[in-house]
Amino acid sequence: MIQIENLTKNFIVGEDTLTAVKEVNLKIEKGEIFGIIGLSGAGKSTLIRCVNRLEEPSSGKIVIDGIDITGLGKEDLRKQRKEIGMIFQHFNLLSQKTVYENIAFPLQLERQSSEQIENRVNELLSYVELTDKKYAYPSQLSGGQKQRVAIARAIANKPKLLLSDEGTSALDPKTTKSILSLLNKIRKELGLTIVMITHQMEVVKEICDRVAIMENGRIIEVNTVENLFKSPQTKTAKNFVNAIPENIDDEFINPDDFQGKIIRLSYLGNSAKKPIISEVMKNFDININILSGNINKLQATNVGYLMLEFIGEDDEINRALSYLKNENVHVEVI
Ligand SMILES: Nc1ncnc2c1ncn2[C@@H]1O[C@H](COP(=O)(O)OP(=O)(O)OP(=O)(O)O)[C@@H](O)[C@H]1O
Repeated sequence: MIQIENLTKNFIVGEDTLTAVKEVNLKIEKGEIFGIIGLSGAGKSTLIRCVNRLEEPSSGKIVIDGIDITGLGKEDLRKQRKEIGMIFQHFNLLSQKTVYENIAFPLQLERQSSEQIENRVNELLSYVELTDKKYAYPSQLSGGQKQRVAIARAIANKPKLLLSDEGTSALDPKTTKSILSLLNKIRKELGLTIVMITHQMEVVKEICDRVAIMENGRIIEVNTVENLFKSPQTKTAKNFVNAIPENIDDEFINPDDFQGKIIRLSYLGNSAKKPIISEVMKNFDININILSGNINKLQATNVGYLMLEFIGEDDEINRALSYLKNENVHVEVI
C-alpha cells in the first residue's frame, strides 16, 4: 500500500541544515493500523506530513498503491490527496462553521450537488454518532466529539488511507479509547489503512498491528506490536514498553482480597523523583503496602506507576490522596 524509500527531509534554519527525517525505508500493508512512536522531536510529524506532501521531501520516494506521489504535479497531487484523510491532535475544525458545514467542506470542494452532500453528511453524522450535534459549533463540543467531527470530515471523500498525527494526545484516557474504537471500526468496515503517529504506548498497544520506533529522524525498529512487547529489539523500544503498566499486574489485584483501599498512582516528571510514599507515611496515620509498580526513564522524564494498599481510617486516606493529587500524582482508587 505505502512504500517509503530512502526518505530524507531537511529544514534550512538560518545557515544550518536540520535533518528531521533521515533515509527512512518503510512498507505499510493495505488494511494495517500502523503506529509510529518516538519521543518529541524524533521526526514523526515530519515523516507523516511527507506522505501527503504537506511537507515536501528533500529526497527519496513515497509510493502509494503504485503511484509515486513524490513525482506528482499540482493537479495530480490534488487528486491523490483525496485518497488520503488526515486528523490532528488539535482537531483543526473551522470554528465559524457548524458540525454539518465542517463535514460538508471537503465534499463542496469536490463540487458535489447539495443533495449528494446532504445525504453523505447525514450518513457520516450517524456513523460517528453525532446526529444530534449537526448544528452545533466546535466550541460547543467536547474534545472527543470534535475529533469525531474531524474523523467524519477526513473520511467524507472515501479515502483509502487515514493519517493520524497525535489524534488522541489531547484526550483523556476514556475518550481516547472511544476514538480508538471508532478508528478500528473504520478500518474493519471501510477497509482503510491507518497510519498513526503517537508518543503514547497505550495507543500502540490498544490498536496497532505493527509499529515503527523513530529516533533522531531514523526508524530504529519495526516490529509487530505483539513482538514489541515480548522482545523489543532496541533500548528505546524497551523503554517505551516498560513505561506503561502491563494490565496483567492490575488484573491480578482484586480489591476484595485486601482489607485496605487499593490505590493506583501514576506519575510523570519530577514527582517520580520525590520520596512521595515515605512523605505520605510520615504525614498521615496510614500504613502502605506496595503491591506492584515500575518507574522508567524516557530521556529526561521519569514515568511510572505504583499499585498500593492504603490501610487506615477513611478520613486519613482521603487526606493522603488529596496530598498526592497536589503533588501532581494521578490517583485512582481501584
Ligand atoms: N518547519 C520546520 N522548520 C524547521 N525545523 C523543523 C520544522 N518542522 C520540524 N522541525 C524540526 O524537525 C525535527 C523533527 O520534528 P517533528 O515535529 O517531526 O518531530 P515529532 O517526533 O513529531 O515531535 P513532536 O512529538 O514533538 O511533534 C525537530 O527538531 C523540529 O524542531
